Amino acid sequence: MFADKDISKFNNIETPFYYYDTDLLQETLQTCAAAAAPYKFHIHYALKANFNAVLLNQIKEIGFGADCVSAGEVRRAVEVGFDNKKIVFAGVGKSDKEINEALDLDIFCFNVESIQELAVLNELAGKKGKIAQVAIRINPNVDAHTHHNITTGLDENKFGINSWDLTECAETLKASPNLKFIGIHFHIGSQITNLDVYKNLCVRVNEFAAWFEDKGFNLKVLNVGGGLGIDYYHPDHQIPDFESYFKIFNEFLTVKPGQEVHFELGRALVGQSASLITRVLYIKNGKKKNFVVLDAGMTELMRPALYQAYHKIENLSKTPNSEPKTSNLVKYDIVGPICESTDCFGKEVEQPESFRGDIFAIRSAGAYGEVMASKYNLRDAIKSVYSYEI
Ligand SMILES: Cc1ncc(COP(=O)(O)O)c(C=O)c1O
Ligand SMILES: N[C@@H](CCCC[NH3+])C(=O)O
Repeated sequence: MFADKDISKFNNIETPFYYYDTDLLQETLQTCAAAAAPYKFHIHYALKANFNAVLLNQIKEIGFGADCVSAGEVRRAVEVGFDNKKIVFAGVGKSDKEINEALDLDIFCFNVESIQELAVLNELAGKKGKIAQVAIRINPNVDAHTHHNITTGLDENKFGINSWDLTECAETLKASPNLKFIGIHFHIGSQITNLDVYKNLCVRVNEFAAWFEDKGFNLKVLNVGGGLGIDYYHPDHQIPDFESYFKIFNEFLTVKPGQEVHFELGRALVGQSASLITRVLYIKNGKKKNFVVLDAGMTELMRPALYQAYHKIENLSKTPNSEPKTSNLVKYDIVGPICESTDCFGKEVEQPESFRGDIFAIRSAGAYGEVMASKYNLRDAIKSVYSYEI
């Protein structure tokens, strides 16, 4: 992404900022769409990964739908121009106000996460004289083999309806005149890199689908969620292996005629297309440690502090296109300015000797980066810069 480009273009821009490579995003979207097309799979982009309107516009144009987790995200999707009939609303804690707003917008489907939510949705839809389409999010108890904080499909997780509650769930559905049950929904976790996990998911989806069909329900939608991971260690490899991913579902999922398979991808679509660009404020050489203090911190990119997540860090002022001040390699703790000891992007990271004013890129920051920024320490809001602007 950067190796072949002149990074002097960043020199006159006030840091920190998110730099979005919209060409790379376009290539990623096209690759994904082409890989899904032979199977007629439907993709809904998970806005939670990044709700930046510029990116959303590109995603809408490619023809994907929107997977939203709040009324704010539903509103954003509508504002950007996603077809309401391609918007799904998930989430374990939808408020009445949010449900009402989504009902008014006649979205495609509510992914419902509890029996009580079914009852509330039935009541609220009834008050409006509407029939709400619903898919049931089932917790399949499948281990996603990812970081425990971003695993969502195990019995101990709060998400979805557990298998032992499905009989009651089916009875509730039959007794809910204002709901139209259209399918089943799963999402077992995020940043999944072991694709075999999805084979296990398919086995469970087939079992649950058969269970509902046995009870006389007709399933139009099998929604298998998202979770496909990206390679944080090699951000230059850039585009995830969508072909292998979709192939697994084609092979292992039982799809009946007339049924649609839906995916909710977030990170895999946008993750590699942004870097957090930041400048070195200070170098502190201690007895035990050397610190690079950047002008971006956990308030701009929270993932390392929250999950000890790895992001590749590059001193762009030392790339082949720039004048090297020195070629010495030094181990640094690369930290931000926030008053928290966890405000650290990487420990003992080997970098060329760095100086005040050097520009750093923290790579693979397009997903769960800008959207998870916080106001802590009353920092200025982070800005976005797009590749087509500079
Ligand atoms: C219900 C649901 N769908 C889709 C996603 C998108 O996940 P990812 O960004 O890992 O593809 C998430 C987040 O993990 C989610 O909770
Ligand atoms: N925020 C997480 C992913 C959570 C996905 C939402 N269910 C991350 O940064 O990796």
